[in-house]
Amino acid sequence: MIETNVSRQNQTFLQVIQSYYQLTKPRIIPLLLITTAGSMWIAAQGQVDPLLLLVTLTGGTLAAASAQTINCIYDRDIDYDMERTRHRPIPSGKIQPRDALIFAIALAVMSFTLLAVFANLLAASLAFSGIIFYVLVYTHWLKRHSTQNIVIGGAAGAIPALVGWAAVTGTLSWAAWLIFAIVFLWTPPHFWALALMIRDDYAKVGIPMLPVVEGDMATVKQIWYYTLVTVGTTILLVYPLHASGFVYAAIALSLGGLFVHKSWRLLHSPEDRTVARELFLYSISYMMLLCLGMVIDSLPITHNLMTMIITQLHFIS
Ligand code: HEM
Ligand SMILES: CC(C)=CCC/C(C)=C/CC/C(C)=C/COP(=O)(O)OP(=O)(O)O
Repeated sequence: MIETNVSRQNQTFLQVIQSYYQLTKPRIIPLLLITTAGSMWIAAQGQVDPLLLLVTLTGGTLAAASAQTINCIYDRDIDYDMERTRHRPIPSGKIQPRDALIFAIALAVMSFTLLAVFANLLAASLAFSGIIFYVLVYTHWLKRHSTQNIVIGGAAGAIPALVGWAAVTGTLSWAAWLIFAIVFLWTPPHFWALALMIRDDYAKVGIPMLPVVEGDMATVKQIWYYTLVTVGTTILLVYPLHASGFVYAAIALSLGGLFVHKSWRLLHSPEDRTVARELFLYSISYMMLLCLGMVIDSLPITHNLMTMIITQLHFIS
């Protein structure tokens, strides 16, 4: 029994609210929403209905919060044993697992209803499948059993991009799957860079993260390969798919160049935790700015501006 009734009884109403908020691992959600938004803007060719945006981001937030809450219930034993996660609401005794489960179910129901009613059934089903995949495939099946846990399980984190596209178009096109692939391929460099830093915590509780089982060198090699493939994949959105244009290409190549550079540095100093930390932090800025690039490129004003510049250049030559 890891919960202490004492800490539950002493909480004020505000502290209880704060504990439920912490249960949803709120710091990760904005980036999930940014990938959803990037996808929505491309799908809507730069003209997203503000109400649909609000509904989709709210539905996505509720789904991600539900998934993270169930993860917190399932992982309460290992969370208690790891320094980094010991203060989460369940292992620290602030919330009972049963109450957390009711909360998670309520969030999932609200997410599905909101998306099904105000977006469409495909978007609602995709968000729901994200919860199921993250809980069953990542948390239950892979996390404690395979070094490939975050590669396959990482697909859950790429589903919000599909939700965004589906909310706008009601279908999934090649471009939607490509944005999914970008987030999917980005996840290993993102997470393994962090896992290099917190390897000992995972080793302590027997979680077979790649650096724990195969060591630093094997991990940085994998990070290097995934970084190269991620950056290469971002360009497919421009060619052959023609879903994004020149502005996005310039942003993706510049950001990608820095991603490759940081990953290269880690490849040559696998034990340097500062370099690993830099890559982890950059991976977050990278995804954020890449999605911003998708949005900027899709805007009608950008199209008009680019057409004007090309016409001028044509005229001069
Ligand atoms: C299976 C895939 C993933 C795993 C295992 C993973 C794991 C982690 C972990 C352990 C942290 C540290 C959080 C903490 O200290 O509590 C973290 C941070 C973060 N992750 Fe991931 N992540 C994954 C995928 C994603 C995805 C898909 C996104 C968004 C697109 C994302 C966005 C972030 C952000 C923004 C942070 C920084 C949060 C902060 O400011 O502390 N992660 N991730
Ligand atoms: C559409 C939808 C519902 C998508 C949800 C996807 C989702 C919740 C992705 C988050 C991925 C993530 C941050 C995992 C943390 O791993 P962990 O929990 O193993 O990390 P820990 O070691 O901090 O517990």
